[in-house]
Amino acid sequence: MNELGSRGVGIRCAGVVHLYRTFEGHDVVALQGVDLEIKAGERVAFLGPSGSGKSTLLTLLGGIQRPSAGRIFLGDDEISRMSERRLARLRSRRVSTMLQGATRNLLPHTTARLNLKFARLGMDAADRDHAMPETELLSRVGLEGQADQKVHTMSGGQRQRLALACALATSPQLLLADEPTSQLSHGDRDHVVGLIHELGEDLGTTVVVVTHQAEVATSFARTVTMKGGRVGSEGRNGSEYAVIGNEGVIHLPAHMVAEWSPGTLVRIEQEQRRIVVSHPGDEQVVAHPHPDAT
Ligand SMILES: Nc1ncnc2c1ncn2[C@@H]1O[C@H](COP(=O)(O)OP(=O)(O)OP(=O)(O)O)[C@@H](O)[C@H]1O
Repeated sequence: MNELGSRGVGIRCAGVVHLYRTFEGHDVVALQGVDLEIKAGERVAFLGPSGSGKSTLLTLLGGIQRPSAGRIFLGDDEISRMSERRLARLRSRRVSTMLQGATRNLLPHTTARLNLKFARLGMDAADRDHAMPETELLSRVGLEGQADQKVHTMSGGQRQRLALACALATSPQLLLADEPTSQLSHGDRDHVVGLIHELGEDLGTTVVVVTHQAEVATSFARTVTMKGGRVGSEGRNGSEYAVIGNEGVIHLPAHMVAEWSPGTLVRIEQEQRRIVVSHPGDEQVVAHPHPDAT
């Protein structure tokens, strides 16, 4: 636990599947077997093309929806099997989700300070006493002068910084943010991303951010790229790695898929701590060192 009394929580997804039933009665498969582990206190960016399942996975981690199949654990608690009552407690105390668009997370016709008070309504009095004071929280996000300003009169960057303060007001174990910088200027984007890292580090919170922006993704030491409802690849400190899934399936990186059409024969060999994928036709050899290899 860190000095402010908060502690991140580890996440484990095993075979997570999610279907949506459309009005016409068809099933849309949004997630088709997500296996993923995130360590307590880790900060991760989810990337991937539109429709690959990023937002769906975020809502499942936040206990907003329950998966159709598979298991999701936050620490030792299996949230995929929690009662609605326990999920509601989880959402008001342990996990904060910033939905896409700052105003969806705020009460626009009230002040910044009242928004913070509202965010803390679900907390026990004892927890509230231990949480960061409102004035300090506002100052940490650069809004010390806006405490009594109404949200609808604030700029986009100010609103998003307030939304972040509200999300962290409960000292959550897990912060989930869907495209938190998508409608901001470059300056505001960098400010918000910097605050997510700084406050996440100070509070010890586990952080998952969905983003389409390369500038945001590169600020995260770990990226998870979704592809067709699964984890397609992972990035560690700027290097991209394929992920071996259940039953040994490997999704090849996009640039190789583009070069090698379906049906191409490849040879896969293990060479010390490297997996070598070679194409016998043109002697092309691509090697991926194991992320943990020194
Ligand atoms: N409420 C819904 N009803 C039906 N289908 C849905 C619903 N929400 C999402 N989907 C479908 O589920 C799939 C995954 O959607 P999701 O929004 O999770 O992807 P995403 O990677 O976050 O996309 P984007 O980057 O565009 O936000 C898509 O095919 C989408 O059309």
